[in-house]
Amino acid sequence: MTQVFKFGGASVRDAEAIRHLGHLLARFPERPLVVVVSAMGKTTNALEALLAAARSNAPADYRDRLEALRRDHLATVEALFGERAEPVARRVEALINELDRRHRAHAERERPFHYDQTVCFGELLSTTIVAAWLEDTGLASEWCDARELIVTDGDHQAASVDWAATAERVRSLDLADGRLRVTQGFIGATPEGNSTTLGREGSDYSAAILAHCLGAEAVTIWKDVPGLFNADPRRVDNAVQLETISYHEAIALAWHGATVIHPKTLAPLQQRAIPLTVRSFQDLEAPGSTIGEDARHDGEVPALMLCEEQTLLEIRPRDFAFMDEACQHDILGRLVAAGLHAGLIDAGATRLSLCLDSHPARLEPLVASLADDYAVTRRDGLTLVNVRHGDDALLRALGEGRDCLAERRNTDTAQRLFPASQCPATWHLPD
Ligand SMILES: Nc1ncnc2c1ncn2[C@@H]1O[C@H](COP(=O)(O)OP(=O)(O)O)[C@@H](O)[C@H]1O
Ligand SMILES: N[C@@H](CC(=O)OP(=O)(O)O)C(=O)O
Repeated sequence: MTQVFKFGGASVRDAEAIRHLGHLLARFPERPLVVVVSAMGKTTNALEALLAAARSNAPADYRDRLEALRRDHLATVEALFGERAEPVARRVEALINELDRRHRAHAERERPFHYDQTVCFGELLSTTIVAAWLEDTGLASEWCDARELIVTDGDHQAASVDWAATAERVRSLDLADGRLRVTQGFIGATPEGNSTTLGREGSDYSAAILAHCLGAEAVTIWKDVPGLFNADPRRVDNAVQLETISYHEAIALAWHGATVIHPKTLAPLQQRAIPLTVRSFQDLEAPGSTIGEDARHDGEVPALMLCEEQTLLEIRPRDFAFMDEACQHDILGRLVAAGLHAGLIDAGATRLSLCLDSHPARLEPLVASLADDYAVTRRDGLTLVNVRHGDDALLRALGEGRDCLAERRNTDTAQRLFPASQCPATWHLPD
């Protein structure tokens, strides 16, 4: 039965990483296998900066950034293929030239559309190089354009999948020839053929979409950590790996800020009972963490999720009216229209508090719109701490010596908002 593997930017960041990817895949001879790949390293950020240069009318900056993208990708091709580089280098050159052409063609369009026509090239470039490298190493591979598989609406930068149309396209893939398929994460296209993106870090979700439509046996997401932990192991010095957890628990962890998995990834897998394993691409012997139907180990240890660079908005009706449902509906409607997610929402009699990512391009218009009709106070530079399955003692210990600016708690999740200046660089989960 079909397997889907997903490799993120870190696992294809340079020639050495791509070579390692080839060795890894050579250990998995079973077919069918669909391999979903993100853009190399931080290419998506570089493409966002390219777009910003173009849209702020900085042609020299734009040109420098385009040439840096060309140089970096060609250097990878050169390092991988050496004397055999020419045909792949030509394809990379063609993609960079196409990126330049497309960008110019769409420069007058609204930003989200322009964004998607530009930023999709990160994944097109990485998969072109990876597919060619795998073929070169003797692994029969075929490059597939995800824009011909994943059909979405035209909500650019946050496109929604048309599941029926996508399933039909994916079903038409003939995977029986024993060739591995390499395709892009993060991107899709409208029925008219315009490129779309699924939201930043959306390649995990792409793997889940394809697995769902293929009725795959399993999905493996290869990461730079051994698995899913009860806290980010880079930020919490005593984080422990969760070997088995349920879809439901993993969805909650991802929703509350476990950035190791894109939050949308799990629902399409849960619907088809397809297990997801998070494994280390560095340590191939490590068993990883499996997310599936087995809920026996959920909540055995408390989990801590940190959301940084947060802003707290406290919104009050100017006439001291109640923060009733109509008011909340109005405010949350504006939040949705701004494309923002509130990690914490708390209503009082005459106040609604929202804790949001401090994403200036989206936050500023929202604050301006709210300030037209409400009294708004704002505080930046905050850290939201989300705890699952924590008891009173743990919550008290986590809050010690810090001002709690907002909080919420239900049966399994507690949230506390602290000034980032009072938070440590490395956290420790109290015993
Ligand atoms: N609960 C968690 N368990 C494991 N890793 C986590 C967790 N929360 C955050 N992370 C972070 O997620 C990172 C891997 O995700 P990401 O960088 O998005 O991978 P990729 O770009 O390869 O998809 C790890 O390096 C780790 O710092
Ligand atoms: N390249 C896209 C999509 C993605 O998911 O990347 P990664 O798998 O490296 O997080 C991004 O950076 O947003």
